[in-house]
Amino acid sequence: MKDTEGYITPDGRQIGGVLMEMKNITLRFGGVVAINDISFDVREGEIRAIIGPNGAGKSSMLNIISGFYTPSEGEVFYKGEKRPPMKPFEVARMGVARTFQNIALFEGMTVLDNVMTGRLTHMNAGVLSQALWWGKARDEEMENREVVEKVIDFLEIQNIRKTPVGRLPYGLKKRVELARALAAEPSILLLDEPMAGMNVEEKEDMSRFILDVNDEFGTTIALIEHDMGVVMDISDRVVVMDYGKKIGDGTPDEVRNNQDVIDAYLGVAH
Ligand SMILES: Nc1ncnc2c1ncn2[C@@H]1O[C@H](COP(=O)(O)OP(=O)(O)OP(=O)(O)O)[C@@H](O)[C@H]1O
Repeated sequence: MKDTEGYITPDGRQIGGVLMEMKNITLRFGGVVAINDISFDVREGEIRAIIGPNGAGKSSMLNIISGFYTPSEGEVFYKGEKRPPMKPFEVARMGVARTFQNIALFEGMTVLDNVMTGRLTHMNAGVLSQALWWGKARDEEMENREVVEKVIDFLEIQNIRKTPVGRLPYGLKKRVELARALAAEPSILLLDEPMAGMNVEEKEDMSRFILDVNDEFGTTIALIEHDMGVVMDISDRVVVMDYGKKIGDGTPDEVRNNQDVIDAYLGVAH
């Protein structure tokens, strides 16, 4: 498949060309090789999962995509251009939003205010322009509110919009975090173990929301997940990592039948 070509998923969705490409990525922490020469791409409109057992290097990979780590070797291409080393907020401004495994919300603030913080990367009117040019700041505020309200409706959290996040159960906090990331209107949404710590019902809800977000907004989604089962149903293509190496890459069916992947999950000795 060429970079500019897409494909049609079994459920009939059109996937586009390459949006993000990781090329020969290696990441070392002193003597530890967390990621060892891994390449893969994420295509426009795709739900792409990175899975692997504990310590496989998934979080490290997500942190490279989000700009938190700079690879020791290799390159990241985004929208066809090589991305220079950047700070996470610069990467966010380029349209990359993320959620965190250990929910990173402001517990004392309401759901609405938390979701509003997702708009920060879109706020351009500084204090001076707010003082001198009312119109621009006001238009911006209106637009931000509009996006936020749409996301809140979409994720069905209207009834808790004034509730402080600290009072919510775990599954709902995760949904608020998803709402905040979505409020940034990202080109690519990174989800860090979105189902971790959830019960079966919460996992089903989260799966449905991930699918709906992709379907409704056409958002490209890359997620990492420890548990192989939960992502297989919702992902278009899956990268499998083990001990820092890529051991599989393909559709859920291809990956499920890959002997190296089966061995890694069963803990066969290396
Ligand atoms: N900041 C760090 N300093 C040193 N070693 C690290 C650091 N972060 C990760 N590692 C090591 O790199 C390897 C990959 O870790 P990483 O957290 O990326 O794996 P993971 O697949 O996300 O694991 P988990 O499912 O347990 O979260 C591990 O051996 C880990 O100990």
